[in-house]
Amino acid sequence: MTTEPALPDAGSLNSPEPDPGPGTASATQETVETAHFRSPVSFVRRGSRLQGRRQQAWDELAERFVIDVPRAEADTSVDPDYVFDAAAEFGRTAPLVVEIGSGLGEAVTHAAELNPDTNYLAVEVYLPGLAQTLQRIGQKELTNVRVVQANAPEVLTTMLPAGSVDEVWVFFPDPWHKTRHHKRRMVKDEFAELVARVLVPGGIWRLATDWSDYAVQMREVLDASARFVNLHDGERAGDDSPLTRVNREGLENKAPINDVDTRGGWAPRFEGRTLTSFENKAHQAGRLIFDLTYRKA
Ligand SMILES: C[S@@+](CC[C@H](N)C(=O)[O-])C[C@H]1O[C@@H](n2cnc3c(N)ncnc32)[C@H](O)[C@@H]1O
Repeated sequence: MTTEPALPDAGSLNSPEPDPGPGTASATQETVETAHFRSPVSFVRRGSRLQGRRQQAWDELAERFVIDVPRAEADTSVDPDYVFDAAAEFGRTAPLVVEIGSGLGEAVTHAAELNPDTNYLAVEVYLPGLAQTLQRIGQKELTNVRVVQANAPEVLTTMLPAGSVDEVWVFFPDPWHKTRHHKRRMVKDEFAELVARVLVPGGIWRLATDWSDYAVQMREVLDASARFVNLHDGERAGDDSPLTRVNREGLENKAPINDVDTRGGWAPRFEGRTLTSFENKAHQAGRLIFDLTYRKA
């Protein structure tokens, strides 16, 4: 694609599913694993050049809204000595919501507009997504959003002070479908520890995915963690479970099986999340959305 889309969509994130199925091009993909957080997470090195309105938004708004972090070894890494000072960056003290993998900034800017008394930090490695977020910040004339181009685990390990975040959001993280790539998924035991580190006592972690096996992985990781309590434990089980529906109806290109999800634990759709491009794309493909909401114990 040589021109910028008039309206952002999931496709403009270049590669919404980093490990495409057989027969699709993957030669240009390069995963990045930082020494700082080598095993738990890697991400696809997506395009980083800006054009047109995104470049313009960057030029006009980056100085005010982009957190200029000192780097360690890569351009998405964070110097471990750097600590984010929310009060100084926002010029006020307010509840802080951190969205990890904010993509085009749809969810974070929508929420920021509706909740001017809350501070929002968007964490994303994909530069054009951050530029698009800046565009939205400018269009909506928001003052309560900051963005940072950084590898999320590093942000959670050292950049954010412990106990400083009221909510963490992880919406539609890269699914890494292939079994041998599951280790690259963001939501896993080590990552849960990092989220617990930054949350205030009683802080909330909201997650959503449109892939049932990743949803099950999220539920397993968080239910097994002593740091989190499922706010919807046992809810939406059996016939009411989206997992039961995926199994029975053979969604996600699976063969139908009569496997009932007796455990449940799925949250209602988070009302504070606007319909993002990724969620919309999932609907169009006939996939179901799994929401999970946990409180730090
Ligand atoms: C599938 S997209 C979803 C975007 C957005 N949450 C939404 O719902 O539209 C996943 C996003 O996570 C970002 N991401 C992946 N790994 C990351 C990491 N280690 N640190 C920060 N962002 C990451 C990707 O660049 C991508 O924009």
